[in-house]
Amino acid sequence: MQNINPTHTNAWKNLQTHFEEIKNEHLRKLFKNDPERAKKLSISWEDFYVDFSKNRLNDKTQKLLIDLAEECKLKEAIDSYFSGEEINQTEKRPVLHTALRAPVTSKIEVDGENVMPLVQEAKLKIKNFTKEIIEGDRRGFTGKKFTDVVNIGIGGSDLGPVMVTESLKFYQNHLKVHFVSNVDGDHVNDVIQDLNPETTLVLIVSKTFTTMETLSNANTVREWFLKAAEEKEVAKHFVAVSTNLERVSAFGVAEENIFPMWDWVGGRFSLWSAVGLSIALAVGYDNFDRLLKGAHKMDEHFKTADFAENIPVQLALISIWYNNFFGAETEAVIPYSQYLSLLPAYLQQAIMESNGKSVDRNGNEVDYQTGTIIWGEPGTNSQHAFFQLIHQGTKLIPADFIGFKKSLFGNKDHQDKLMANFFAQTEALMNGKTSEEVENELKFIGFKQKDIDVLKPFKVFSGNNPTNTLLIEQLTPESLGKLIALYEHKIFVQGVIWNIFSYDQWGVELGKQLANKILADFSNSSTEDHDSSTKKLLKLYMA
Ligand SMILES: O=P(O)(O)OC[C@H]1O[C@H](O)[C@H](O)[C@@H](O)[C@@H]1O
Repeated sequence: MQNINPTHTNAWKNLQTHFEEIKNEHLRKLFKNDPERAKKLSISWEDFYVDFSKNRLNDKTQKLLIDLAEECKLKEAIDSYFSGEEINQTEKRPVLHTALRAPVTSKIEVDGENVMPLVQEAKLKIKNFTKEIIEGDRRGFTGKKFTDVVNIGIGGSDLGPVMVTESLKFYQNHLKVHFVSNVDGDHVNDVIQDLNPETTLVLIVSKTFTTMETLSNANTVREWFLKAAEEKEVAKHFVAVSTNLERVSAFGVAEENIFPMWDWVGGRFSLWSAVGLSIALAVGYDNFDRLLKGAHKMDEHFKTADFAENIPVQLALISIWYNNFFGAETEAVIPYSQYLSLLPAYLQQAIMESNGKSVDRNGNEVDYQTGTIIWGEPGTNSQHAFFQLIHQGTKLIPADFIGFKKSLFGNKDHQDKLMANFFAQTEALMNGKTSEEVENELKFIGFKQKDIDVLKPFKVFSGNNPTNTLLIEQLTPESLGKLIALYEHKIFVQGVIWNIFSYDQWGVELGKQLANKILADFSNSSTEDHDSSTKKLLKLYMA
């Protein structure tokens, strides 16, 4: 893997100079000066139309950003990523979630062994298992068909599955799928209170099978189950997805109920593996497979398209442009689909856990910005919540708008209203409203000049707020697969350019260690070895 400080490249220096030329340019002017702009700065690919023309950049910016990618050896890095090189160097692992959606005939090697037969075997197991559960051939301990599935997992073992299950709710069968993640006992109890152990299937999903939250929740659900059933029935109702077979067996999950996971799949990229069992149960294996096929298409696009025509590359570079040159700290993701309401939360882990790093590949502190802060909510709801700040606040917040041409239920009236808002917002964010326009508008509705002068500054919108528009044909398993893979590759590109390791997550450890220490303190009623603030808080809690 490459190890190039991006700020030492010629492209970076050229971008700095160029930034000074363009930073005050208004998007209105950029559009006025170039009638071809939208055509030049957009990509049509399959059922996706990605318009990045409403960004504060021009042809030169685009060229320089591509120079940056080239100087940082992005092409070579993409080859290493897909070929199974050990690019997760701090954990000594390749990063091969793309193998999970590759065609059967592919050959992808880890330590000289082709992993595709393993992937195929796992897929077949998911396929058969989900079919048996959905069709009622495999039943609970009293012979009743399963009606409910509880997925117990956290982080990557929860966010991907819950987001996709919610996103594909339209395609859902009769099984009701629930997700328990938080160690907060109110979460698990809230879920199980309405469930019948006779008809509930429990999936324990944990790559490591050491995660405190997941093990606590799994034990609580097991205890709940054992109030109704004998120990031997656990085998019929509990399945696990993990790399840690010993620990899973010790928990009492029957061997045939263990679904594999591999070290070369990072938790936050694992929904394509058996970690996505809840998805396959909710929407059926065929739809799960369509999701994977969509992601594979995006993989191929990413691998083969020129950088200028490459959606993940372009979105990654534009985000770097704002993050590292304009000093933007956050990015919003606004899906105009209620089904995608969990996409921003999912992307928070995927993006922030991957690129929230401040040490480069040499182990040195970086002196430039890396991972952006991701947030968002679906439109139109978000328009009535935080859009005020995007339109008129003091911060620059680039945003991705994701919308679909066709709704799933086919209600044209609602869809037109939704999409009218979708298009209106990106246009309004870009154009803003000038003082002159405000004045004319107020005059037109009969305001007196005196009142206009007072009100005018508050009604001006400076505009020039950048957005990407992702207009997709319809929300289907394939298009969702493409969309998720797009963001996965955007993460990869940014990690390469920022010269950081995107596939470890050491930063999560410290809090975990301290929580374990404090748990021990609770048992000993001790508050030693803590600062005065924490001491007082612990005392108050224990009192
Ligand atoms: O799947 P598990 O091993 O239970 O891990 C669950 C999660 O826990 C950790 O804290 C990591 O930060 C996440 O990347 C991971 O997805």
